[in-house]
Amino acid sequence: MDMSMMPIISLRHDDADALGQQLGDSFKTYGFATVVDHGLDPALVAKAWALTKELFELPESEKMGGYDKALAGQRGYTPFKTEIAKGAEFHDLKEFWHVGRTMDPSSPLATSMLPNVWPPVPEFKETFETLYAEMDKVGARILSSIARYLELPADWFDPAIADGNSILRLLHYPPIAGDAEGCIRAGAHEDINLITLLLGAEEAGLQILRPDGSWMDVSPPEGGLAVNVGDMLQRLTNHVLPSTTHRVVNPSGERSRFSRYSMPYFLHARSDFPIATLPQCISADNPNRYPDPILADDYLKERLIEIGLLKA
Ligand SMILES: O=C(O)CCC(=O)C(=O)O
Ligand SMILES: [Fe+2]
Repeated sequence: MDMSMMPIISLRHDDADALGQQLGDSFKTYGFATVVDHGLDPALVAKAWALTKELFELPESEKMGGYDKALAGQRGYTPFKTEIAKGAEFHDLKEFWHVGRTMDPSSPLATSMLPNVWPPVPEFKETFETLYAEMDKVGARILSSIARYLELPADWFDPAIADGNSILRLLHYPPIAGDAEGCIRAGAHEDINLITLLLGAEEAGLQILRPDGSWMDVSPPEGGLAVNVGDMLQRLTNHVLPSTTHRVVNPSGERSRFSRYSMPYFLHARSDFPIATLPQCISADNPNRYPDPILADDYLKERLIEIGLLKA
């Protein structure tokens, strides 16, 4: 596969191995895949967009009701210009709201995850709990395809992601204002988790870094998903599947007067999952880069400190 044209991959496929091959090839080449026929309910997604807009139109004081430094940005509201890409000089031009898993309090993992906080927007909780569950299912299907591609059993990821510490992020990039000097909507970064499922990337701005240093626009068809490999999957696969650097650039002209909204679902492993290099991904040409396994939760904490969301 050359790096000029990312294929559009339909998840409605009779041949699971062929689908695994298509997705795997795209992830291996780009760290990304554009996916359609993912099965998310269009009415649910439309409702989620409407509520996301309603949320960000609330007065700042009401949004701040969902902001708590103790949550380290993992739940509820994170104000404009808080997050900073690793090594970047300026903060991102975005505000966001994080929805986590609603846990059964009796689960042994309940204390490893923070409780959700909800904004004063009617139907928000039900809508996003449902979308979270749907995203989790689509993500599990994609990971099953990845498992096939890696010659693992198709259900290999199931126990690794059951009750995973995943996050649905509702993102708002406001119109570009006078204080945007030097800043970018989302600075170049890699995602921390296993895979990310992103809705909303049809609005221009998302770009991925090619190995030759050039940036490539990624724009799935209307309603499609941009799916990408995160650092945890890159580490698990010993870089066979790369976690590709990406960013969201500022629009110019007419579009700079518009907001951009997107909804990434960061699919995480269970907190107690040991990220240990897959033997299938170790070879003479590609020796084990990570001889020491790390628990998913410890890895996440290391990374949150780096991006300014958690204090060391
Ligand atoms: O908004 C987008 O298109 C991408 C967002 C993203 O990369 C992220 O939040 O990690
Ligand atoms: Fe990202």
